[in-house]
Amino acid sequence: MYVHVNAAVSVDGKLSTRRREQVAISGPEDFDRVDRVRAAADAVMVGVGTVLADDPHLTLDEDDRRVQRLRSGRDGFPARVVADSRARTPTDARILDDEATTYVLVSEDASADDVSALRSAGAGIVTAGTERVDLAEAFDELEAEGVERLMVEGGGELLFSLFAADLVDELTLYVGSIVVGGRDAPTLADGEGFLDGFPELDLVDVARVDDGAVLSYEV
Ligand SMILES: NC(=O)c1ccc[n+]([C@@H]2O[C@H](COP(=O)([O-])OP(=O)(O)OC[C@H]3O[C@@H](n4cnc5c(N)ncnc54)[C@H](O)[C@@H]3O)[C@@H](O)[C@H]2O)c1
Ligand SMILES: Nc1nc(=O)c(N)c(NC[C@H](O)[C@H](O)[C@H](O)COP(=O)(O)O)[nH]1
Repeated sequence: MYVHVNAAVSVDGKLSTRRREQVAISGPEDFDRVDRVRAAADAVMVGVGTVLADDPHLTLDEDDRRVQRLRSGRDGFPARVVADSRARTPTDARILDDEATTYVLVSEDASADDVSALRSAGAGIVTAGTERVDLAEAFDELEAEGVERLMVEGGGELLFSLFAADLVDELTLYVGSIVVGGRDAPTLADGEGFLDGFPELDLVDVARVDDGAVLSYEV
């Protein structure tokens, strides 16, 4: 499976504020670029922290892109994926509406009642890992469901785990020209952090977009 991470950070590397409330770091041109990246993917993924903070929909804004996908024999919208070790996704979350297929990745520690509520709300459940989702194992299952190209939007806990497990192939990072600050504000890669063996990326492109820059990396 090919994994493309896309995120937007402030100049100081923050994904949002210390209250973990969504901040529009991207401008209109960058959000349109994000819509294009979504349209090229078989599925779009976030961590449950992002579901709880932002209640994202993860569909496509531009109808032409949906129509184009349908014309080429694909679903109109990419599938949606949530990494959710303990099945905390609210059953009324927007990602569980019936506009696209949704997979919730849970661990064996998730309560059977919560998992069954998610299943009743229409989610496809993938169980992988004991205490937290084993991402490599879960991705193999998604691949078996036809997800060959996965876009991941964040947040910082999930992205750190993906880098730590060496599962990222490409990163596009919009750096917006604002300072958010805050030692507790989420950054691109949170989790435990690396002490050595830092992932090294190849910078392949830099482009000025809105009031910021898009940095494109191969990993
Ligand atoms: N600016 C952006 O591009 C952008 C993108 C996405 C999210 N955000 C922001 O990020 C914040 C949320 O990020 P976050 O870091 O709190 O949460 P997150 O979205 O990274 O979700 C973390 C959760 O994912 C689950 N998970 C399952 N398996 C995991 C694994 N193997 N490793 C790590 N987590 C795993 C866990 O339950 C964990 O609590 C919000 O404030 C949101 O607005 C910003
Ligand atoms: N590219 C990008 N720029 C930003 O400035 C920002 N705040 C996000 N945040 C990503 C996060 O996952 C959001 O929740 C979804 O981008 C919302 O997606 P919807 O419009 O609901 O489909 N992403």
